[in-house]
Amino acid sequence: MQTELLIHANWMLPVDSRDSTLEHHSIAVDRGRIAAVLPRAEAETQIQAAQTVELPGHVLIPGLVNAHTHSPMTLLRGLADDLPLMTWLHEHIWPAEGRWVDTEFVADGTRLAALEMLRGGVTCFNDMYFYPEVTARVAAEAGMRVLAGMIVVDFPTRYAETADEYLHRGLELHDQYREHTLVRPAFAPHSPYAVSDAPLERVRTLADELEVPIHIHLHETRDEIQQSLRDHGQRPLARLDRMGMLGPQLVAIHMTQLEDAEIERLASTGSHVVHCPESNLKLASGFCPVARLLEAGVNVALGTDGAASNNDLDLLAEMRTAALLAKGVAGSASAVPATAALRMATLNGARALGLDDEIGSLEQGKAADIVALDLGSHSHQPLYNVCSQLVYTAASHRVSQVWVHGRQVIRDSHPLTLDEPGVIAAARDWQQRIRPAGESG
Ligand SMILES: CSC[C@H]1O[C@@H](n2cnc3c(O)ncnc32)[C@H](O)[C@@H]1O
Ligand SMILES: [Zn+2]
Repeated sequence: MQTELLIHANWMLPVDSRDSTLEHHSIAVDRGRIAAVLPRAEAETQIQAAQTVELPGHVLIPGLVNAHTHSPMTLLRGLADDLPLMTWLHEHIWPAEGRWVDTEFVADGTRLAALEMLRGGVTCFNDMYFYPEVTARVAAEAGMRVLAGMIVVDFPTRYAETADEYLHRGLELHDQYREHTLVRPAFAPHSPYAVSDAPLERVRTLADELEVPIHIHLHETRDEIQQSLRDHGQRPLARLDRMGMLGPQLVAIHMTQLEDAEIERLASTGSHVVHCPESNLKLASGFCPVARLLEAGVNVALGTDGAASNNDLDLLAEMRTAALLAKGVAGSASAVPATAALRMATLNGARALGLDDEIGSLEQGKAADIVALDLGSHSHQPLYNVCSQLVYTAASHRVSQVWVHGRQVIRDSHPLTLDEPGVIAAARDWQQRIRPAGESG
């Protein structure tokens, strides 16, 4: 077989049905797709490749899927820390966004986010922010896969005035990207507390028609539940259920407040949950009952949330936090083992975003979104269990090579599609504008 690329590595975690760890295997890549996964000895006799990459001491994993973020918010990283959600949003973040967010902010912030995510092995992200057409363009230029959120909120911003205008702009984005390899549109109404019934119902109808996911913050805090009971006489999930929004298209972000019947309802409708443990911890929002959700059969993916509440976009670190936190929350050391955490950060993310036929595992026919991490250093010795090393020990600076749809975007830990010094300079420039040096927070 002739292929464009052949990658040899010591280990591979393909995220298959058996949670296998493959030793001395190779991946053949052709026209953006995985042409074969096979033992190295067979690859050497069967594959003629235009390019061969040798990765001794490395593990290959599927590209990580950040299933919830606000990529341009990298430019607000550290602007307001150690606050609860509503104080953080109302007194700091929304005023800053009102003043600074424009197309240039979104372009520079998305570039900074793409750099951080690619360097950390994230190849696909699900985004919710103003000017999603800019995020889509910049992500595609960086060679990243993105679900660009067609956002809706009740309040006017520079981006759009009314719910109709938000939807109109979103639908233009949908038309622009309907055939793109790397960009997919998704609806992204902010939350049940920031979007009223009529636009939510419109989103539900359009999402059915266009067959795209609905990505929404949901049950993030106890206050959100109390406010919904006061304003609507229902918990937010029940309100969405009344509007027919539960189902395989629903991607519910956070879900820290859940009753048993709600877990059952999420499972029976095939709704997805995205767990953002570090953001939930930092804002003291609550604990998502991940082990109970998984046990009930709910698909649970992982997200970082934005860099203003996390304060990074490091999905490897998020995997570790998710695995550790789940044990504390469930009171069981066997809750969310390393294999489950890796699955949440890859295949479960792909499934939540409707991309599991395309990405999320290293299998023949899927897109070649592949990440290599170097496990040769002192901190990875001795190496009894590769998945354990990846989840409990590895840090993002161990990511050495990244391919997205067969295109190499990180080589020997250096970005190939982004001008790193330029991206950093732009971020420093924004800092000077937003809070000049010498001014305190
Ligand atoms: C409509 S664009 C997205 C909007 O969401 C805000 N945001 C960022 N993180 C969170 C969070 O954890 N909960 C609720 N809202 C969040 C962001 O600042 C944008 O305004
Ligand atoms: Zn969020």
